[in-house]
Amino acid sequence: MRFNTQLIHGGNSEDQTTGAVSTPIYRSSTFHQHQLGGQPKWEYSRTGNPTRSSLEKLIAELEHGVAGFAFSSGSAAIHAVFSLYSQGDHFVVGSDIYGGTFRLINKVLKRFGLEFTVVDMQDLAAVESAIQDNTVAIYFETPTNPLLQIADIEAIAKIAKGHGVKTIVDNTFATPYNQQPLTLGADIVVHSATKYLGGHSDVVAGLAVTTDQRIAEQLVFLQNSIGSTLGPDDSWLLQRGIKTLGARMRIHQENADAVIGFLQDDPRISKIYYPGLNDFPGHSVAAKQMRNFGAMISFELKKGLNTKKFVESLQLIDLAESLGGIESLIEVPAVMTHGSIPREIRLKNGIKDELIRLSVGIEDPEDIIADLRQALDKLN
Ligand SMILES: Cc1ncc(COP(=O)(O)O)c(C=O)c1O
Ligand SMILES: N[C@@H](CCSC[C@H](N)C(=O)O)C(=O)O
Repeated sequence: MRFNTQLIHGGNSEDQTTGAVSTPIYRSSTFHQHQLGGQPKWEYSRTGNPTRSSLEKLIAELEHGVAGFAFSSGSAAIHAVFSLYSQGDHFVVGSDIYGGTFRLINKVLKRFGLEFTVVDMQDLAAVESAIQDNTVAIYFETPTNPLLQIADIEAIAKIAKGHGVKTIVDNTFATPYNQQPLTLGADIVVHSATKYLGGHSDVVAGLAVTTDQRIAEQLVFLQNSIGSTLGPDDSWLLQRGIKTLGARMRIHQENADAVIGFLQDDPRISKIYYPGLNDFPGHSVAAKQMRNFGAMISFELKKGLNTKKFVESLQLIDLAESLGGIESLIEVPAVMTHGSIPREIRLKNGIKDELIRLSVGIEDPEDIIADLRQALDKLN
């Protein structure tokens, strides 16, 4: 099956009992067991639920892994993956990451004895030299949130393999439509499925997929033991959202291309962060490893223009955290999504106070652009 067909027909898309073409929502916490001490396929919904299982099978297929796991949020998925490791284990981690992942690493995982070295993932020599005797994995996003930096997945996975360490990629911004890290050598992929996979800003969910059978077995155990699993209703909603991922991504892309054209031509925009731009540092790597460049754009206004007034003047585009939904969303990372990163670290990593991040939705592009233009006009 090709990718877009798989989106629709993957997982257990047809119910074997009734023939229902949409996976039923098995809203049951427990399942009848026919004999004492047998090995029932379904026993308790934290351990396994048929609706969740359909979604997990689907994401494993889409990302080309051996098994998929659904969690109650992207952060829960990331936490479960780090729970594969133990006190004293060391990670090389990308310098530009989602603020909540920074918080998880610094305020939670470090307390449990995991160790981290932060590295600019665009610098392959720096990645390799950060690997220590106790390094177990390299963790990064590409494109990154919010600077859209690009890491060369294949090259990093090769370095990692050479040192016997695992590669873990947060594929939230790209989605498997644009990029499939496991086919480039990564061992584990994580997603905030809250974003493009769900696609409608109506579900909070996380996914993890691995190519490694041993890690898969450990994740089965950890998912059940930690218990941050995705419920059947949200599993259904997410699988429903995934069915239209290809269609949505095509429109997101068309709109992003139009918005980029507008931003490039407007003298009030001083800098654009977008991997599709020829002069963007990660452009050639992105062109090599991604189908297309996606619909996340960050930018800065010309010095002296008021960022707060601009984002508050928008009428169609929502000032809101999150991304990847059908509606365009805008935010200021320093204040919103990356507010949990101390200012000096944030600035060192390149996230200026005035950086604006736009998630281009699938509205008519003329309306998105008209809204941006009228808000910019209010600044003069
Ligand atoms: C790149 C990235 N990874 C992980 C997360 C965490 O996902 P969630 O909000 O679903 O917990 C987010 C956003 O929250 C994100 O942007
Ligand atoms: N206030 C939340 C931040 C949610 S950010 C959601 C998403 N990852 C994004 O980048 O927009 C928190 O503190 O966790």
